[in-house]
Amino acid sequence: MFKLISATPSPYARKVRIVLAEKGIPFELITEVPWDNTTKTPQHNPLEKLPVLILEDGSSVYESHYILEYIEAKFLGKHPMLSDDIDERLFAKKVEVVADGVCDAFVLCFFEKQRAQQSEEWKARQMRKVDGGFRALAEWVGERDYIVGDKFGLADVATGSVCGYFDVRCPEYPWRSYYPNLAKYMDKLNNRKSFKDTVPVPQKISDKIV
Ligand SMILES: N[C@@H](CCC(=O)N[C@@H](CS(=O)(=O)O)C(=O)NCC(=O)O)C(=O)O
Repeated sequence: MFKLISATPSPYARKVRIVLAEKGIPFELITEVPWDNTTKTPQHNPLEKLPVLILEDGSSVYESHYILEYIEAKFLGKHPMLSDDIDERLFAKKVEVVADGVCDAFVLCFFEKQRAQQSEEWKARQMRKVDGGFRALAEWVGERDYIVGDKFGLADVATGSVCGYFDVRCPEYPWRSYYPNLAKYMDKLNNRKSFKDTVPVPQKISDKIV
């Protein structure tokens, strides 16, 4: 059986958890705090990051967008997350780039706020990326139920993960009031079992990180 190293707040790991659930692929969830020295990620990923998908032979797949590409390739036909149309497939991956990028920018800003001497310029730069990313996602969602091909897929997994992440990790960021269409879209996604079963939860980091 696959094992997935995950963390309770991780929007990247949540994408993988959602897709494995949607495809009905069983796996053992290993929940960690990747920032603490207790983490097992270095044993499976030279970049020491989660999510990590550990295969039955003990080898590992890491970087969430690559894990999803791996799963899609190996479990072809099992509730595909990508369209048969090449342009729709490529667009879905572009949406994932922006959704992941919003998370990346937020994480950089989050740790900057842990520093004694914080750079206002650096924080402003990262929040511009968050603002721009949410704007793009809201435009792509429009008034649709699903972003690509009117069918639940990768773009919805990625967009839903970043929106759910901000709901929990940055509830003060007003994306829902900025983009009521995105809020409506997210409320519908939240009714899916794969979303209900993977709602992010904050974690306590024990080690000194910055
Ligand atoms: N681009 C990576 C990002 C993964 C990532 O940053 N994971 C964090 C945890 S979380 O932000 O997803 O909760 C991590 O392992 N950080 C530890 C480290 O960077 O040393 C992906 O998509 O998988």
